[in-house]
Amino acid sequence: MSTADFNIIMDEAGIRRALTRIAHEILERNKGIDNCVLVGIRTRGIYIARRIAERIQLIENTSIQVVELDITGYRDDKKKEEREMAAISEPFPIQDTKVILCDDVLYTGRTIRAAMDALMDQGRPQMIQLAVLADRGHRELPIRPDYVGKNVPTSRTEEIEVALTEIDGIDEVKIVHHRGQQQ
Ligand SMILES: O=P(O)(O)OC[C@H]1O[C@H](OP(=O)(O)OP(=O)(O)O)[C@H](O)[C@@H]1O
Ligand SMILES: O=c1cc[nH]c(=O)[nH]1
Repeated sequence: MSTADFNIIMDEAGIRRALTRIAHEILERNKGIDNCVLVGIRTRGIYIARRIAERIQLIENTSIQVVELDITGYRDDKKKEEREMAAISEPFPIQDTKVILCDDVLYTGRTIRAAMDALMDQGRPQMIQLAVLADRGHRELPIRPDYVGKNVPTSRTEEIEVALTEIDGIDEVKIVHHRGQQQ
């Protein structure tokens, strides 16, 4: 039998501060947001991208396009011939655009790899950057984020659960410890 307990590692204020910092870092790194598009990965990456866009609007008084990307049918655990097209919510001129991928958790890196593959099937972005709310380590691919809300050292038996008000009714990040699991 296995049991689980958890610790809250980011609360509403912690998430707010981290996303505000990331918005500033994006503006600084890119010297503004010319030719930049935020691409939020479904599910919670979409809300991370929207929140970063709101902050950029407040800081810079400029709007940045937010695009939603659903790569559930495109993951590398599916056979190539079974892969579905990744769904992009709206077209954008990918050629010569700086794409800033946004997600809630970065773990093995396979979701991000699928997102990059999906985007590069559509064109050749000038650059792809990556923003995540929590990086829990355990990468299986050579992928590293450019903007990180919080680095969270974890064991494989732990899990990071991100809750966002828009869909979960609360803002918090939890580390869930699964006891009695083999790893
Ligand atoms: O680096 P990886 O090992 O790919 O893991 C990270 C992904 O896992 C979670 O998505 P999940 O597949 O649970 O879907 P969800 O966003 O709809 O919850 C999370 O939102 C990231 O997208
Ligand atoms: O711990 C994890 C791993 C992948 N995706 C999550 O949301 N949490």
